[in-house]
Amino acid sequence: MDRIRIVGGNELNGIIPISGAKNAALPLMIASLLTSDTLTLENVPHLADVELLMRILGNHGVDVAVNGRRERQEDSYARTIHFTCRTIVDTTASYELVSKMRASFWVIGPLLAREGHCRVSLPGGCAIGTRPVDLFIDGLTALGASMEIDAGYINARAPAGGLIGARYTFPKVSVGATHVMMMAATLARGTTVIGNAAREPEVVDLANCLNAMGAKISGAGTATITIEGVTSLSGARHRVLPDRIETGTYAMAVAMAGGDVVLENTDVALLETAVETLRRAGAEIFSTNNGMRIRRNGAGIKPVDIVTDPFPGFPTDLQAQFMALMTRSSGVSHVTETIFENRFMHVQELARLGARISLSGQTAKIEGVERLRGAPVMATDLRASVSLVIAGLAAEGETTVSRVYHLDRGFERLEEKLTRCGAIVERISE
Ligand SMILES: CC(=O)N[C@H]1[C@@H](OP(=O)(O)OP(=O)(O)OC[C@H]2O[C@@H](n3ccc(=O)[nH]c3=O)[C@H](O)[C@@H]2O)O[C@H](CO)[C@@H](O)[C@@H]1O
Ligand SMILES: C=C(OP(=O)(O)O)C(=O)O
Repeated sequence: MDRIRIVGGNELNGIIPISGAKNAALPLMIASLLTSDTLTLENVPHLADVELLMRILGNHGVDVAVNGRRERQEDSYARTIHFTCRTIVDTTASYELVSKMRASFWVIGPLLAREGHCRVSLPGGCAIGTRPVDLFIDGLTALGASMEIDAGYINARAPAGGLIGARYTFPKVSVGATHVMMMAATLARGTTVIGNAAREPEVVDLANCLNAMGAKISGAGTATITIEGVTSLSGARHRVLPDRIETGTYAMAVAMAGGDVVLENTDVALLETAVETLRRAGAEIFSTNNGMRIRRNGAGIKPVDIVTDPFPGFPTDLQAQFMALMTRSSGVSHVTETIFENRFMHVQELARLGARISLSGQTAKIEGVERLRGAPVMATDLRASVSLVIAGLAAEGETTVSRVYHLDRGFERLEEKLTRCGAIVERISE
């Protein structure tokens, strides 16, 4: 199993190209199930989750063709991929596959809308919380579907003439359930109005792509999304938006290690709350033509309290990274996680490096320390794993992060991107 070895102490200086967003690419790929034409996605990141979803979609009948040509070879492996689902050959999404990646459960929306029925395994357990699917069930039920749980699977069936547009307000904000409702409603009869919808940029990206495919969606990016159903969707060409979580992660790495880095192919507007928080912590951040520049020279890291929240709040997917940064702050900070009930697995690993963190319910209290010392640590989930890399960059000596497969789900060529900016980070394959 691969490990990442980091020798801390170097500043980061240079340019880091930001990849396409994993959390946009996944629902966009799933949208290809809604049409028999080709959906072409540009700027698709090369990640374990993307590769797995390609296999899963292949089982449903999606033909996947990857362009051999790389865009801007030196900087990015962004790929252009064509997805064509002439016919859906299997409406079952098996436990073996869905349990490996939660987002693959989202095929339930397009399969139900296009075929009128499907059988989809309940998603697997995940280290960050229980992550139920009640909102998906209630939302699709509101569109007229019957949803039955049977032997670990959901059997979903649309009414005879297909799904029917409806008004439905989510009792809680869910990114995944918003994606699924939006996709399902594109092919429903009549108009659907989703209340308390997720406002994440990835929801807007999916809506833009669906509209390019002929859907009639308005309001994405606000809490109320309106979808007028159409009888069919066509193909389209769409560029996956930049990964705001990867952007924020490298910004935090620079804030932690010091230095001056330009993050290319991204947009400050995608992560304003996180940028504002980093500024309060002492980082200087400027918007550039095609991304942002971040630097921290000399001055220390100031303690800042954060509370995670749905967009536009501070993203839960940057919580672990921010906590890593706060371990070196000049005072006491608090990190409150409101989205997932078990997203503090990195705390005990950060403690191995000398961090002083205590937990009380959903709040972590971090007492900044003068120095961290390298140690062997274990990645427990995707964002927790990169928080350990960030801590390792500022720790004295050597840190090795095991279970790197978590990291490979969501960070494209992390070692290379950091090494090119002066860090000592290498993958050890055994
Ligand atoms: C692939 C992808 O895009 N993943 C992101 C997506 O996950 P995901 O879409 O799974 O997260 P949700 O927004 O659905 O989850 C938010 C909260 O709602 C709860 N919930 C969700 C559905 C449901 O039916 N019932 C229910 O109670 C969840 O347990 C969680 O407490 O948004 C999360 C919140 O920004 C991010 O951390 C994930 O990186
Ligand atoms: C939690 C995440 O992903 P997923 O929803 O696929 O588990 C994440 O991207 O941080």
